[in-house]
Amino acid sequence: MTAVLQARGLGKRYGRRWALRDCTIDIPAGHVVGLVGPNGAGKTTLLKLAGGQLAPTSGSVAVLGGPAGGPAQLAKVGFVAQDTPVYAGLSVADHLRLGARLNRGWDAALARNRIGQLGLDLSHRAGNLSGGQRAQLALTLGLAKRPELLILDEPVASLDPLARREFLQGLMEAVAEHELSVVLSSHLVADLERTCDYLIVLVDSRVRVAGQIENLLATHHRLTGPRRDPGRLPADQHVVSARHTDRQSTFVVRTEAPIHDPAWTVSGLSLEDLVLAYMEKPAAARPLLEVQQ
Ligand SMILES: Nc1ncnc2c1ncn2[C@@H]1O[C@H](COP(=O)(O)OP(=O)(O)OP(=O)(O)O)[C@@H](O)[C@H]1O
Repeated sequence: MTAVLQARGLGKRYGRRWALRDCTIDIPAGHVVGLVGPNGAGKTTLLKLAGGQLAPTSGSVAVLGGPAGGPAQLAKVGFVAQDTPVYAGLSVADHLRLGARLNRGWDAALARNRIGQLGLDLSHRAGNLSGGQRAQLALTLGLAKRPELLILDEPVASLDPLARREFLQGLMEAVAEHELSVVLSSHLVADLERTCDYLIVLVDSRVRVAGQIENLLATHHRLTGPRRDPGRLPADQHVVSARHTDRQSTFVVRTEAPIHDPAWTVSGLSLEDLVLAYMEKPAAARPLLEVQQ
């Protein structure tokens, strides 16, 4: 199956600073991918590289089987930028007309129906809409393009919890209805938990982990027990994070194998635990693991 997003040694540098480096990922079609990481981690940079709005400094990025930013790719990729920008002086109807003019595959019925379901007045100026309504308008424009891949950069960051939920529900309905892959970035793991089935964690401009959430949760465990040096863990237990008190150690490890050591209390992780473990400073005794699935 063609990867919706394939990066090979992808990097982007601004001046001397790398915003993204050594990014190698393969995301199969049909997923809703959550891209998570702290401020400045490189999320927007990765999304803009995928959307063809930035050129790589190193490596390559392909979307839907062709180089990102090529004419065929631009026609098949929808991009909803950070803060879901719309034109404040234009009406909702103007936005739909603009969308129709700019996109060959424009689905006018989808756009009209969605605006109707949202209860938006076509004559309203976008500048007078609430944050949630503006986000919904931007999502409608993205969906009516009928993209194969929809990229959303922190689409719900500025919305209240109800508007956030409605936005993500609308997105999930669209995913269920149309054959659509989605990559969205967010700081809020709870939003990703409800929406995504694939996760990428970016920290300090590097991909720390990427994979299907179900597999990631099945292969990551928290071990708690008497204090132990991480170097004394079996080689197949890759240490993601380690914390110690005088007497006790707590590790988050990734392993495919069962854990039999009776010294450990073994528990599973929530998605938030997993993300936070990868955001901590890497455990010193082992090289950092990058999971690609
Ligand atoms: N046009 C630019 N010129 C110089 N530096 C930039 C530019 N765009 C981004 N950067 C830097 O690159 C790094 C990654 O930025 P990016 O916006 O990709 O991070 P992010 O994870 O999306 O952050 P946030 O969550 O705050 O939106 C940051 O250090 C940022 O300051």
